[in-house]
Amino acid sequence: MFILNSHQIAAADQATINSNNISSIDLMEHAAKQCFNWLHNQLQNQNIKIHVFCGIGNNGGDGLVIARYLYENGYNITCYIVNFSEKRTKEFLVNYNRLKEIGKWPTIINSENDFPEVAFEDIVIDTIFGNGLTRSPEGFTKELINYLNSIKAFTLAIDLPSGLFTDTSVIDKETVLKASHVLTFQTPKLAFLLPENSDFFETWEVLDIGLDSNFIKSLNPTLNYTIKSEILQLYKPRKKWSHKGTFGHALIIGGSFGKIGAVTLATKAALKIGSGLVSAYLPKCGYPVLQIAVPEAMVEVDNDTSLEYFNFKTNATVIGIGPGMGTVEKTANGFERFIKENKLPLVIDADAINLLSQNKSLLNFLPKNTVLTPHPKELERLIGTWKNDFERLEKTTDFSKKHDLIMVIKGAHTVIIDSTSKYFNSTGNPALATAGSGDVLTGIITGLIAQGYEPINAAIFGVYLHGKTADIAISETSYETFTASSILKYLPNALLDLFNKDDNLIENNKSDI
Ligand SMILES: NC(=O)C1=CN([C@@H]2O[C@H](COP(=O)(O)OP(=O)(O)OC[C@H]3O[C@@H](n4cnc5c(N)ncnc54)[C@H](OP(=O)(O)O)[C@@H]3O)[C@@H](O)[C@H]2O)[C@@H](O)CC1
Ligand SMILES: [K+]
Repeated sequence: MFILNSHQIAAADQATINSNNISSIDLMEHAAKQCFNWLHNQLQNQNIKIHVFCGIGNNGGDGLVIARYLYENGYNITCYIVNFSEKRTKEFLVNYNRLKEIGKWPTIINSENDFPEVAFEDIVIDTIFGNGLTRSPEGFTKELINYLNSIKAFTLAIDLPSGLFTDTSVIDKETVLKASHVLTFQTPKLAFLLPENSDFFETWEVLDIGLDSNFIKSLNPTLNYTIKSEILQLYKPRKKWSHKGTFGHALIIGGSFGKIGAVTLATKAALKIGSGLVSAYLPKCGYPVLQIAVPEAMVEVDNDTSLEYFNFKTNATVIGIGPGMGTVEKTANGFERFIKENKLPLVIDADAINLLSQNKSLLNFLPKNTVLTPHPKELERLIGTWKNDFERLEKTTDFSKKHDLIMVIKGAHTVIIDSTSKYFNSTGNPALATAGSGDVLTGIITGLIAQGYEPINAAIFGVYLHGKTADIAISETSYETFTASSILKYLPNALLDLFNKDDNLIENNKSDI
């Protein structure tokens, strides 16, 4: 699913109005009605005090429509206009009049003296600013945002939490109205996917308001939020006459004394995701451990307690390197020789990334489309610091372009970046923040490339499945007791889930205008 920036959204609104012969008033009516339906469905006519705060743009227009439906359905509501400017939009004015026509005059807020009493038990609907925010809110609008934040009532933000920019960093954290839930229109917003904004909302969901999908496609958006239906298209079904050779040979290189578990987990994962053959190359001290833990794998060994020679004989399709490898000098030297000679596709993780950071000239020897899977600290060592999460994305894209690499930036919404696009993952939860989780991911991606998945698809698919294991498991385990081995345990469920038609909220909110 595409993620559009604020200009693209405005263009898509306009294109839909032009091509679908729908007026902007009707488009707003339709979008805001969906928000009302959502709320009505939750509240079922309960007598809870609702405060709708409207700005003077089209986000405020949405608020006026929602307020009208709430009045008409007998809810206990008050509607306010946050009068920060005289520049009302046409759609705002039309809906302002429609509210007056039913005898409901909104209360105008011109200063702090006009702030209403709001209680913790009440509901706040935030339609002050949406996609048209151009600068940080100031003056009494900022004060109102702070006042409402201090109450901590359930706050439903429409399109965006007011004060949150769609595509740029928030400068003053005191100017964002914190949302309990966001109903956002048509596409997820980049701002929702970045950790720096995590304080500004708890949950969000997308309402499909029927913007022109052909037009959106024609914009060639470079940002994506990958959902199940797209992942399913990446899946490669197995043919009846295939044999284990058809599914490649993954070689996992890593391990050092005390960190044999990392390479073991990665090896297991490559096998479990379906690589036809799997070999591991590790220090001698890990030999019995690996053979016992993964009898299906073949094993070759290096020096006693850490890797040094990198002289394996395995004829692999792809190599996953780094888990538990350590960065001692003899390993660093052997790694340098290996990288300079290697021609096979690579997945590089953990200490192997740290060794690249120490010796950046090696980046020039990596095969095109090598996959790197850094966590934020490893990324920083590689590309330097960043001012905010938006800049981090741009710097990573530049790095990816410069070296022809695929970057998998691990986090709450892991993002896969190549020279042209960014793919944000939609699965996973904090259960995955556990030792060995990254090693398993490395094994999964390596195992998928072994089976013939393009490296970019292997990264997108692998990250999705990895996250999905935790989403499925969490109803049976807890965040705390979920371990890296649980990822392997639930991998079959994650794969099978692709074929279940279930309740993906994002996909189910289809509209029919
Ligand atoms: N048909 C459609 O298009 C549909 C649109 N929809 C809805 O429209 C929303 C976008 O509407 P919008 O473009 O009117 O922007 P919105 O966020 O309401 O307000 C911007 C106003 O605030 C002003 N302003 C900005 N920053 C400011 C600041 N810090 N302090 C003070 N003023 C500031 C800015 O003017 P400026 O001063 O920047 O020139 C402008 O006057 C979108 O989020 C969705 O909810 C849906 O109904 C679906 C159909
Ligand atoms: K809003």
